[in-house]
Amino acid sequence: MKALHFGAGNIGRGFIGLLLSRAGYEVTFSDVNQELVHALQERGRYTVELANESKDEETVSGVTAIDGRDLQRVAEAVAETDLVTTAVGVGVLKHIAPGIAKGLEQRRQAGTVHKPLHIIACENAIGGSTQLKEHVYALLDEQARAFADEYVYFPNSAVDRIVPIQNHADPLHVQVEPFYEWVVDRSQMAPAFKPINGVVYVHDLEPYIERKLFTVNTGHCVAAYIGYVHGYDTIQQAIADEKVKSVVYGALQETGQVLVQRFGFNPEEHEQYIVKILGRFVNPYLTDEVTRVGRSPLRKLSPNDRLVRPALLAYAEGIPVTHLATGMAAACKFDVSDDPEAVELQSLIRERDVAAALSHYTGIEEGHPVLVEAVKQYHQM
Ligand SMILES: NC(=O)c1ccc[n+]([C@@H]2O[C@H](COP(=O)([O-])OP(=O)(O)OC[C@H]3O[C@@H](n4cnc5c(N)ncnc54)[C@H](O)[C@@H]3O)[C@@H](O)[C@H]2O)c1
Ligand SMILES: O=P(O)(O)OC[C@@H](O)[C@@H](O)[C@H](O)[C@H](O)CO
Repeated sequence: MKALHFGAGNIGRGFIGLLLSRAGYEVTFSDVNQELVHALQERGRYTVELANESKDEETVSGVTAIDGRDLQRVAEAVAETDLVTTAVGVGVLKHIAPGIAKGLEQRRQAGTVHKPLHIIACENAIGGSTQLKEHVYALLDEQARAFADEYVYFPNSAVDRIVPIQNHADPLHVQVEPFYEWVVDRSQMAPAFKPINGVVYVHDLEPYIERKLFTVNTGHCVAAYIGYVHGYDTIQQAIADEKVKSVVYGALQETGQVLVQRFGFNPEEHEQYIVKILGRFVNPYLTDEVTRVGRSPLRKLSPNDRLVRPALLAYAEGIPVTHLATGMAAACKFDVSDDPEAVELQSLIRERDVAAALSHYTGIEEGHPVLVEAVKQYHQM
């Protein structure tokens, strides 16, 4: 069985590639980073280290890579594979769609007995695979769409493993936290699909993706933005400060009430889930920079993402949202010059003002109480 994975970055090598390889797939990475591509081609293996006391290490072998800029080569790989996965960033999905679309056309034209193909986006987003499907379908003609309707599946998924920016002499070596969870929507897959070891299959992904995004990622980004405001470099340093931790915990109480109401989670079990997540953030064997965790603030402030969606859901239910609003305010202080989205946000705040900028990116009207609260918090920071 062959798997083509887009994105040989941190989660690609440290999680998806590792699990697929363990499950017996021959993994080919597609990436635009030539250093990674050449190293994978030359060595065909890399090491994954767990962030624990014994620094347990596992070698992933039998892997290779292709140049993601080579459209023809990418299309060939899509045509030949049994499974496609991605971990490129949700904003990059549109850039990998042309190679996938061309590869699906090649599969159709091959005319032999067609095998189902599953394409799973492993990104931090609601409906990541559905978003990728839309980008791909926009590039297909009617015949190719009919083919894809019959033979190509885009199940949504939720992935959870903290993998920080890597700083090793070996560009392929990757350090990861021990915990992982990969949940895939079984109802969007071919009935005969052979399960991948280590993946959890569910028939309704919504509670899983929302619980993950609105707990792990909401807590993480609040820690990053408030931590940044307090001058900390890493999540570990930020959470060690009780002032930061209490805002993070408060935000998770707000999203927690939303999640418990929406999905009927047991409140005590959800509280345990929150405590476990906070424990993962302070793993002493990891160094996770606030600039990584807060990266792409416009994506994180977008209407369907980890701050705005739970805040509006909470507000609609009469749940207080002070801490989530504080997170949004702190996102507006995230002034990181090598993050293009932070630069854009800061420039709109300067050009107009924070209320106008927040309203523009969150989609929340300026007079809305959630936005008013965020702006008030911003001015108090
Ligand atoms: N790192 C984590 O802790 C973590 C955990 C869960 C989910 N995620 C999600 O996984 C995705 C990737 O995150 P990451 O931390 O691994 O980022 P990363 O930057 O380490 O990896 C992304 C990789 O995609 C590659 N890429 C960019 N454009 C490409 C293209 N057109 N074709 C092929 N490859 C391309 C980049 O060169 C890079 O190697 C994001 O959506 C992120 O939200 C990350
Ligand atoms: O990858 P992002 O930018 O969506 O979010 C940053 C981190 O919160 C994220 O990468 C987490 O480490 C990860 O989602 C844990 O599963």
